[in-house]
Amino acid sequence: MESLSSALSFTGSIKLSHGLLLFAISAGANMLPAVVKLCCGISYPHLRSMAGLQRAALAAFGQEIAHLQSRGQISHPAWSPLRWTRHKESEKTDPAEQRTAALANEDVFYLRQGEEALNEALDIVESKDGWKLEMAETNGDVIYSKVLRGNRKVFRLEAELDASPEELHDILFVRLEEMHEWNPNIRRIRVLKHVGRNTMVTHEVSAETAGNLIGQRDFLSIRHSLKSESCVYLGGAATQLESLPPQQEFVRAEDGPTCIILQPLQDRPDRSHFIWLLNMDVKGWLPQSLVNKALPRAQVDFTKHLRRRLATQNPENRR
Ligand SMILES: CC(C)CCC[C@@H](C)[C@H]1CC[C@H]2[C@@H]3CC=C4C[C@@H](O)CC[C@]4(C)[C@H]3CC[C@]12C
Repeated sequence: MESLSSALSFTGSIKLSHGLLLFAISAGANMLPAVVKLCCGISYPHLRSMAGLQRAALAAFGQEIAHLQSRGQISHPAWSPLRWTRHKESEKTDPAEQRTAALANEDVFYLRQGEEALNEALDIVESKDGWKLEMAETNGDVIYSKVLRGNRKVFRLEAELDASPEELHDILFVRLEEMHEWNPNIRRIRVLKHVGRNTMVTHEVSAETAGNLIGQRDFLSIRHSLKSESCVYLGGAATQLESLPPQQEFVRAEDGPTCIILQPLQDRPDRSHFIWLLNMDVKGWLPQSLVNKALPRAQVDFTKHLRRRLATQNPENRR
């Protein structure tokens, strides 16, 4: 980590909105408390007006970064005032040091991407208007759809599952690589990169037969999980990784921004309300009507296989 005393010498200009005052401050290390206060003063009103979940997300994000910092995995993120140093990253002469700095920035990039994916997906899921009932299954599962700007149709499945949010988090996030064992629509899933405990870059390959007429796809995604009080949120979106560009053998599709919300039932905390936003660009040249039929079908299938997986885990809960 950079040492603070050498770190803090910056010249910034602050333009006061009500006047034409433009002045420069030159802050030495002894002015650190004042600088921190200044930054907090700027951000505090935003924090106050934030919704509960956003605040939890911010706190979790902060913790994640602190966790990585304490393990020496990252230096200060680009937006941190503690990073305004006299020495630019590029001026570092030691190549090993340069490499560590680049890695650190990459981790922060993925952390933020995961966060953003979840927030964007939650905004879509929680939006009030435009939802249309797409299908209602006899077991109570429902799928709503909505057309977003750009003519993208997204699907929101709601179901009740026989497992706590914690158990589902374990199956859907922690043991993601085992998904092909219980879901025949998935050929394989690999975690290519972990960033802290709650964010990862994953590569997913669907089975040849998964989308019926759609054909096999691969996905490269950022996956992020967040726990707040009793709920668990899983977010994801398409991302890039230098070491895994689109492959010849697959059409690379894009999943997200997408999310899953796992919420315990009020009277039965061992059961969960499951909300899944499917927001997928399957790519390739396919009639939109075909895609819009295959996607809700894929959601129904997924839920069916997930239920079977849960039933093998708790045979006494089978209904
Ligand atoms: C319609 C055709 C092209 C695709 C069919 C397979 C679909 C349904 C598969 C392919 C990749 C899969 C996703 C892979 C990874 C995750 C992350 C996990 O935390 C929740 C489930 C979720 C989000 C899967 C949902 C189902 C999924 C989207």
